[in-house]
Amino acid sequence: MDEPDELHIAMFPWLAFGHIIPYLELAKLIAQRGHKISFISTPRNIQRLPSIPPNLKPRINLVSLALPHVENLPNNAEATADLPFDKIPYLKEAYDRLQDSVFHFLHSSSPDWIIFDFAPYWLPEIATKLGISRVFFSIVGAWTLSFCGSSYTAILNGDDPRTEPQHFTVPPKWVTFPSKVAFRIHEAKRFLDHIEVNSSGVTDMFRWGSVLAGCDVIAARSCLELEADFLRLVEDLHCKPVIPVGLLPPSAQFSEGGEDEKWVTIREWLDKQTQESVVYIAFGSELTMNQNDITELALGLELSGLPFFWALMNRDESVRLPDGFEERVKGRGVVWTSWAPQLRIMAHESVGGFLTHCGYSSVIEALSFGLALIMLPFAIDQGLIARVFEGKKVGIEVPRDEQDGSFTRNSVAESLRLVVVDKEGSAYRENAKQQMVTLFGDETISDRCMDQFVAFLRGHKKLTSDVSSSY
Ligand SMILES: O=c1ccn([C@@H]2O[C@H](COP(=O)(O)OP(=O)(O)O[C@H]3O[C@H](CO)[C@@H](O)[C@H](O)[C@H]3O)[C@@H](O)[C@H]2O)c(=O)[nH]1
Repeated sequence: MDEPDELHIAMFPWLAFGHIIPYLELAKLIAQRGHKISFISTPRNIQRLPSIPPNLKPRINLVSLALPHVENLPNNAEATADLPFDKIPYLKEAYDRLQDSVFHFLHSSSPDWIIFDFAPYWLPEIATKLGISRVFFSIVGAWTLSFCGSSYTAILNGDDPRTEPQHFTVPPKWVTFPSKVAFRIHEAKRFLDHIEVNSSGVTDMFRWGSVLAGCDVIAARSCLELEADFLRLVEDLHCKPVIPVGLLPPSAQFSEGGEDEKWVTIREWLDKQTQESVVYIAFGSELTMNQNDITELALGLELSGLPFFWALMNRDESVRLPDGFEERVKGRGVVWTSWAPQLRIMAHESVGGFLTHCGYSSVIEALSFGLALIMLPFAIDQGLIARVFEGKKVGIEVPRDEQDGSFTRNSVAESLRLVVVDKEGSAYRENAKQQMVTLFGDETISDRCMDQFVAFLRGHKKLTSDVSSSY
């Protein structure tokens, strides 16, 4: 049967830039292959999107749906970065109220496919009603996916992880699959917040479970070179095709505008530092650290003696840097308290290591520049990501107490020095550069993944019962 050349694909990411940015990268790669995208988000997020290359603009239609008002959600808050962590459930409530607008848009525009995120548990049903084929695009790796759906099933079956958090392994204990990827006890305890019903009325686990069950195909931000075994496992666990679409590193050139004042200030400071000497520290767009963590981290940076650039978007006003810290590190370290141009900083030749919370985007970005990692995971999937990349020997985790997750200034300083300057740590630096070549060295992996994904979308359009294994 002949397929028309051009597909129309709607995309609907969760309202977090850690999601919106990889979704937009995926949109660009699909558009580059001649297909039309309707990229759905809210007005303020659409305004804040990284720029789209002029040749792709005609193929990417930005669909702006006004975010319904929800009590307790601050005005103008349209993304997780606009909110403290504890207010995010209100954003989910508002997002769920987009249901009618999304239905009307899909009904009137009749795309061939809808690509959705973990949050809209109600969307698979709408798409089915409208006869639109469904992709769940996971911005996290397959190791996290193999945990999410199955732990949700376990909870439904009455397995209470609160009593046995050490059983939160990946994959769960009843699946025979050799793996060292597991939550630490303190992480499992923290993860349990996601199985509590929040003010949005459902749990995050329910959201993940619903979209995994309600899609025709799972697209994962991943590639066989990174985790072929976990990709196959997810396919087995969910009994549906799993297609790796590549790692989708954003391009620094298009993501962060021109020579703005902010970047010039940062660049001038970086230009004065020695090659590969600076530690870049950033903890993504959502994390709010407590006083103890900030204190130990700051004093650890001070003790390390290394030059550093710390992007500290700590939105809790009551949390302070230690007395006299900024004075003592003046000249050697910068504390930057607003959104930092992360890609440009990472790309600078004076940066020699990255202290990260292990958000998946940040880790992918760092490896695309060959930066070794000092890993300090806090929540959600971050511990799993740290275990996977420690396994690949591109850096180390800062040691934490297994039960309460605390860490010390000394462990921060020692980890930093080992990964960034010590002779014994040179293998981490070399391995990180090697991973850069393996995963990002040429276009082959990304092109292969995208060609296979787009071929799948073309071949299975409106044939939702006919999907079978992708590899
Ligand atoms: O000052 C900043 C801070 C962040 N970023 C960018 O923001 C993104 C942050 O994404 P990520 O590293 O994934 O962190 P989070 O925002 O914390 O992401 C959430 O989503 C991730 C999936 O991408 C999960 O792995 C994390 O656990 C979850 O917290 C990256 O592209 C960064 O380049 C900046 O450009 N400037």
